[in-house]
Amino acid sequence: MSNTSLDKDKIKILLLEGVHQSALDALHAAGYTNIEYHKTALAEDDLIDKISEAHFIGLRSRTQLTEKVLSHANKLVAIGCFCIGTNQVNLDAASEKGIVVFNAPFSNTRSVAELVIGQLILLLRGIPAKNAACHRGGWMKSAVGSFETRGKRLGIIGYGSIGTQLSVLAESLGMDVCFYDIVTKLPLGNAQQVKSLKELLSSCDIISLHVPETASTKMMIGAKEVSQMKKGAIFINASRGTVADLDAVAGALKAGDLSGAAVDVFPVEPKSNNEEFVSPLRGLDNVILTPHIGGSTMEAQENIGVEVAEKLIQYSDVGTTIASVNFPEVALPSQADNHRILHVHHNRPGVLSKINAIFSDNNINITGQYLRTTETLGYMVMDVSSDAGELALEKLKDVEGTIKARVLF
Ligand SMILES: NC(=O)C1=CN([C@@H]2O[C@H](COP(=O)(O)OP(=O)(O)OC[C@H]3O[C@@H](n4cnc5c(N)ncnc54)[C@H](O)[C@@H]3O)[C@@H](O)[C@H]2O)C=CC1
Ligand SMILES: O=C(O)CCC(=O)C(=O)O
Repeated sequence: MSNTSLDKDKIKILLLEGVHQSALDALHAAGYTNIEYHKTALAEDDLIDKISEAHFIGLRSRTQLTEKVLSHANKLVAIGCFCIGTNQVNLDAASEKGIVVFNAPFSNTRSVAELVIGQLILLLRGIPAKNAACHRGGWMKSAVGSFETRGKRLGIIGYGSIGTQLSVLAESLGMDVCFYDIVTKLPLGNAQQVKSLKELLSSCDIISLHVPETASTKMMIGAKEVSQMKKGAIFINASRGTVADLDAVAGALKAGDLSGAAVDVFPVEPKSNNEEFVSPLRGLDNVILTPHIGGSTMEAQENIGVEVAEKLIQYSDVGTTIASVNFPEVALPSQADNHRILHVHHNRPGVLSKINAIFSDNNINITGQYLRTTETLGYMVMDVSSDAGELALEKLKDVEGTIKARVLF
């Protein structure tokens, strides 16, 4: 697909990690039938082998598209992350190869927020430990250390889509909500933004993390931050495993400094359901451990399947990059009897004039043109009325700064 787009049945789509059937249905309905489907992530060697033949790939959080893996993706034009997080994809390497990346930024937001509400209620009542005791034949009937949510202070770290949903749900339970975010945010309801992470950690009964994995969030909860939490606080992390030091959390739980925790994401997660899960939190009765299922509800997965598949279809059919994670957003309406050319380039001055000169020098009539740029990348969709696409393409590829140029139809 580096030159002229293929017939739909030749476009190879690799779907990994059991993305929902709704994605397959949407792709089939749009005429894409050449789909290889895997229920799990692939080992790196296998992934490299498969990605070298794929034009599109769909994945969730387990598949690591590193620079090395992407260096083999010579036919790939788009990546669909069937989830919110895109940290598993090296976005710079993808952009450098002219590969557009999409995700589903809101489809599982509610699922994560609901799980956290459930976890904080169970932890405030000491249910995980009482449940574990019952399973062993014990009977811990006591109100000691058991609390209602009403009036408790919830601290949300990262007040984005999930953090704000959680804030609204928690207030409806009568909780007092505060949040810490690097950006000044409009507080919903009666929530309050605090000035420092320390202020949040030292004042809250429950602390819940909802930040993305970035350089600034890596290990943002280390031993020092755990020691700043209130005695008896509850710690929840359903964001990313790289954000918190679980040895420090385990130490504080064992010492009785934290009263409970719920953790859904881990620095190293098993690649499949057959691999052993290893964590310093294993065996602690006051900890709810879940296998990265914060966003795993039937509703969320079905919606994600449709949303991301549609984005891939729109890109494949007409070159639309609306809501892409790494590309300038372009949507040019299709016109009958026209040919469409896509040009991805480094954002340098003069590229557009060089492209236009190619068309005027060759007497090719441009009937539609839309260029948008990000700081580093330019993406242009252009319609021409004559059948001179192939001729123009050869010259377009020589324009300095070109990353990818192809005739779409
Ligand atoms: N456990 C699971 O299954 C799921 C986990 N997630 C994780 O949750 C994360 C958050 O999701 P959304 O709320 O949709 O993202 P979002 O992008 O809407 O919100 C993230 C918020 O974190 C803030 N932030 C970034 N760096 C920060 C820092 N250093 N300190 C404080 N705040 C910071 C941002 O300003 C933003 O307000 C995702 O990136 C993903 O990693 C998302 C869905 C499912
Ligand atoms: O569904 C998954 O595999 C991961 C969900 C998640 O963490 C996300 O949406 O960012």
